[in-house]
Amino acid sequence: MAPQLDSYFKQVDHLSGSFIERLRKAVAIPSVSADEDRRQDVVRMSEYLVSELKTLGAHVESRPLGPQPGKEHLQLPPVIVARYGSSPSKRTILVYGHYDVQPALKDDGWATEPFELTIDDKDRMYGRGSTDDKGPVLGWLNSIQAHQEAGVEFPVNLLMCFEGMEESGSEGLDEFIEKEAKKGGFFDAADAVCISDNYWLGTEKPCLTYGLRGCNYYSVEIKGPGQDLHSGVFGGAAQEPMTDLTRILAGLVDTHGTILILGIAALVAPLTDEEQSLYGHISYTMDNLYESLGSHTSVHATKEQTLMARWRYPSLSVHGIEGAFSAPGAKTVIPAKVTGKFSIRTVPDMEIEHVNRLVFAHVEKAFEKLGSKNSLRVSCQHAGKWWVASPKHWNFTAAAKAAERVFGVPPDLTREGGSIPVTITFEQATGKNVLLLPMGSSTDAAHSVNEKLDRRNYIEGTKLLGAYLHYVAEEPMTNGA
Ligand SMILES: C[C@H](N)C(=O)N[C@@H](Cc1c[nH]cn1)C(=O)O
Ligand SMILES: [Zn+2]
Ligand SMILES: [Zn+2]
Repeated sequence: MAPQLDSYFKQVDHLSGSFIERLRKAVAIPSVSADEDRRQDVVRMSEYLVSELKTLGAHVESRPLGPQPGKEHLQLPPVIVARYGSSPSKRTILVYGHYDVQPALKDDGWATEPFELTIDDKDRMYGRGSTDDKGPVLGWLNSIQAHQEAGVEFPVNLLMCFEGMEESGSEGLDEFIEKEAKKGGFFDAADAVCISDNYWLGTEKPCLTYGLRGCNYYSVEIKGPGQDLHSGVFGGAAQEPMTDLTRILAGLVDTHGTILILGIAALVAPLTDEEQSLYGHISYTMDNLYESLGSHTSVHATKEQTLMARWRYPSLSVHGIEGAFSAPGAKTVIPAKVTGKFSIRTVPDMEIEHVNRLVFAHVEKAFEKLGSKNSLRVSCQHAGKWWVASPKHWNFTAAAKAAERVFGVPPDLTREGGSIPVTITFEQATGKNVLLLPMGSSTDAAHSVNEKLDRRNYIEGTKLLGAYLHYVAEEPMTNGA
C-alpha cells in the first residue's frame, strides 16, 4: 500500500537540514498575537508563510480580517489560504494551523533565547512556537517540498488555512470559515479536515485525537483609589483592590481542582460505563504525567482519574493579575486597579452562555459579600466551544495507517485537554469529518518556558503528514464521504 512512500520518506530525511532551517526562520519571528506591540511581527510571520508557499508553487491569498473587535486601532492579522493542486480525480483535504504564538520572555525562566531556535545534544529544538504551532504548520510545507524533490506525485489536493490569532481566541475566524465553506468558497471542495495542533500523550506513541475541551476566559477588574498608594501612608485607611481580588480568586477553585462555582458540576454530561472502560486501555502512566510536569505534584493518584480530569471534566485555572506588583524586591505599594485572569476549560454539555451566567453571578455575589467600597467589573474575554467527534471515519483510518507505517505502532485514540476554538466551526461549516493529528510530544512544554519540538517528532511528523495524505487517497468512499 502507498508504494511511493519510501521515496518520499527518504527525501524527507535528505531535506531534514533545510526543514530545520525553515523552522529556525519561523521561530525567529516573535509573532505574539496577545501583544499589541508585536502585531507587525505577526503580520511578518504571515508574509514568511506566503513567500514559502509561493516558492513551492501553491496558489496563495492573504485575506484581511479587518479591525480587532474592542481594539479598533489594531488590524487583525490576515488569514493565509492556499491551494496546492486542483485535480477533479483526487480527494481534497483542508488543513488548518496557526502562525501566532504565546508570549515569551527570557526572564520568564527560559534557559535559551525564546525566539532563537536552539538545538541541544539530544536533538531537542527549543524555541517559542516550535511545537505550537509553527513546526506542524511547516510540516505541511515540508511535505509538499519532499514530494516535489522526490518526484512523487502529490496524492491529494491540499487546501490550507493558517491563522494568526489562535492564541487570542481566533478572533474573526468563525465568520471567515463559514463564508469560505459555502458553495464557491475557498473551502467548498474539502472532503475532510485535518488539524495538527496538539500533542501526543507521552513521548513514544503517536495519537489521533477526536475531542477537545472548550475555553471560557475571564477578567475580574477591581478598582478603588485614583492612583497607586504608599502602603505606610494609606494602608489601613484605603480599601485595597488587591485584597478584594485575591479573596475572590481564592473562592473559585480548591487545591484538589474542584470548581467552587455553584451549578458548574451539574452541567457536565454523566460518565457512561462504555466511556469509563476506554481509559484503562490508553498507553499512559503517572510517570508520563510526572515527566511532563517536571514534578510529582499531581492532583490525582491514578492514570484513569488523571485522563478524565484532563479530557472529560472541566477545570478552572487562575492565570495572573494585571496591575499587581510582580517584580523582584519589596515595593510597598497598594495597586489602585488590578485585573485577575482565569479560565474554565469546558466539556460536554456545558454551554458558553450558561457557564458565563454562573461565573458572573458567583463573582458578583462573592464581591458583594466582601462589603467593599471598591468597584467590580467581570467579563468574558473570549470563549470557544468543546468538540467531540466520531473517530470511525476514513479520515481517521487513513491517519491510523500512516502513524503505524511511520512509527511502527498503532496510534492511541485520545481526547485533548486544550482548546482549538475553530475545530467545531470547520466541522459544522463544511459538514465534513475533522481529525486532529498531533506532531509534538507530551514533554514539549507548549505555552510554558523552554517550549521545544524534538527533531524526531518534526522530521517523522513531516513523514506522518505526507503518509496520511497518501492513505487518504487510497481509502474507499464510505462513512459519509
Ligand atoms: C491546543 C492548542 N495548541 C492551544 O494551545 N490552544 C490554546 C487556545 C486558546 C487560547 N485561549 C483559549 N484557547 C489553548 O488551549 O490554550
Ligand atoms: Zn497554544
Ligand atoms: Zn496551538
